[in-house]
Amino acid sequence: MTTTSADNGTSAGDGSGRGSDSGASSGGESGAWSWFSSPRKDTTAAEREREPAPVEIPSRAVTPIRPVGSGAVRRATAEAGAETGGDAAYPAAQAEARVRAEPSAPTSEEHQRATDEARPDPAWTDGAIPRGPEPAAAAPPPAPAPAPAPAPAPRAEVREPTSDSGLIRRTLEEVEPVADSATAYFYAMLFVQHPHLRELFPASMDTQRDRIFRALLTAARLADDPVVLSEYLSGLGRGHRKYGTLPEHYPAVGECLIGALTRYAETTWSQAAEDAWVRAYTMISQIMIDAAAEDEKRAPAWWNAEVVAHEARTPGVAVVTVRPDQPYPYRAGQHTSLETPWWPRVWRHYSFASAPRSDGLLSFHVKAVPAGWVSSSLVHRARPGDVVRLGPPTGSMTVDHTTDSGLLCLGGGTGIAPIKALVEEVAEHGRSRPVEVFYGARSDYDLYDLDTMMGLQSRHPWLSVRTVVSEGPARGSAHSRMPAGMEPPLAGQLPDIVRHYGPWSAYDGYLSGPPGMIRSALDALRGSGIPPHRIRHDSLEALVAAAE
Ligand SMILES: NC(=O)C1=CN([C@@H]2O[C@H](COP(=O)(O)OP(=O)(O)OC[C@H]3O[C@@H](n4cnc5c(N)ncnc54)[C@H](O)[C@@H]3O)[C@@H](O)[C@H]2O)C=CC1
Repeated sequence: MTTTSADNGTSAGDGSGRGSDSGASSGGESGAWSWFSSPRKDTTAAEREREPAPVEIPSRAVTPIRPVGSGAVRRATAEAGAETGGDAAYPAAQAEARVRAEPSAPTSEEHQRATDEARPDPAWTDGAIPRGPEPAAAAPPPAPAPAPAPAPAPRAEVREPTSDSGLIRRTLEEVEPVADSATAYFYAMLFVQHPHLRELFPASMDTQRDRIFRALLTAARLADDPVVLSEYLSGLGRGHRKYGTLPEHYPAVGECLIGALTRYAETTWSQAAEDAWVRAYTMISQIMIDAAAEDEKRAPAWWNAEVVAHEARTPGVAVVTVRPDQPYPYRAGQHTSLETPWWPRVWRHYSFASAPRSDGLLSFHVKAVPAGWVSSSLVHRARPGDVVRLGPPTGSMTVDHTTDSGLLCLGGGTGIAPIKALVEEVAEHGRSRPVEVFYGARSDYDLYDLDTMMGLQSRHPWLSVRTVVSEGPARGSAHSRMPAGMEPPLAGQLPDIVRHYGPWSAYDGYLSGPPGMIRSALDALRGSGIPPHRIRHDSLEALVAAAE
């Protein structure tokens, strides 16, 4: 999830993360895979030059997917359906509505009914996707109105891209405006056709729903950078271990994904697009499966960790300290995903609030946000003795010890947690480099970690900590945290204040806090002389998701 600003917030990391050209049809044989590259042999030299360099992917057999959306499969199934006299209309919209209404796994009776309903429609033999009302005979019990499929747009006379990456991007562009409906359709198909997979997902799919599309967009955006894409997918594969994802789950997901794309990328879908997606998905699966298998050799899928301390710093912010049941190696500046016993299969990201400690304890700063189930539970419900689960550490907002540059660190609100960890790591490393911390909050009462930061400043002459409040000081009031005699906080938004203290060209930037702060601080730091590749922060996409 962590990135430098150079890659626009789409990073290698957990959700962070994540054969040959004919791998899809060959079942994932080993060879040099090209990222989204076309298998066609008739590309021109210029086209070949534009293709991304092939990446060596370790070989491991992957079951090829059988795309239910493919014309060929639809035809074959329809013919079989006609032979057996099956009604076979696919009421995806109703299935989707039922999944929305009943988030838990269907009973076996429901499964049977849903599977019956999910048979492809013989009408698809002509390639047309049914849009009108479903036949009454196939209709399930009344359900909320389904999301309508997009009205068929007139087919534009645009030349079809020849590369796989071009075909894939074109599909995603068409689907993006209707991504909600497409992903709802995707999950409906997945749970109706493979009900056993339902238990891998949280009971409420609200925040889960758009993740797959976001991951696809990220992969498509990174398609021209094979190394970063490979890191991203490997991280995704490792991160999926904690969900219980197995290699045999991938073909089911691929089939339903292509089924959803077939329906919602109606204008741009073609045999070539489908072939490109099958190749890309097979390759994505291969990398994720291989990364998970590699990871299995050296790390558990998750760590159990017992809460050993819970300290309320404000009514909405707590410092939670846990003891993992096995050694948990990580670096200051990284983050992990955490699942509480109260919201099974709902994982949220938290940064480590200290550098690795000799006693093996980990701490997190957690702010309860409205509708933030995990955060609210951790702040208001968790107590010593409770056991949470941790995913693997991830992120690259770590200190670069190969340079003597100073560190300019901005921590907004609970974003101060990883900044404190970075300061501790610099201190432990023993080589003094100037570290300038700007710690921002709404009022000085919200500077809940002020004592710790001031303690660090008093011990380390190379460290300077300035406080900034954006909504006015509480100094002098009963809520003030500022000790008598201490400089009052600077007033304003964190990035504006930092800009004012520049130039910062001799520093590397480390940004942690709300997504809006990071965006605006990126501008401020670039304007103050720090090139983008020397500014580190966690993925904006992941931070936006975490704030939801
Ligand atoms: N690794 C990371 O980047 C981490 C990020 N976070 C995120 O930090 C956030 C903390 O939330 P709160 O404590 O409520 O912080 P907050 O909303 O109170 O903001 C703290 C300070 O950041 C600055 N800020 C906020 N929005 C800004 C904007 N749009 N433009 C310029 N400056 C802005 C202001 O100076 C403000 O006082 C959460 O969204 C959390 O997910 C938390 C921990 C680690």
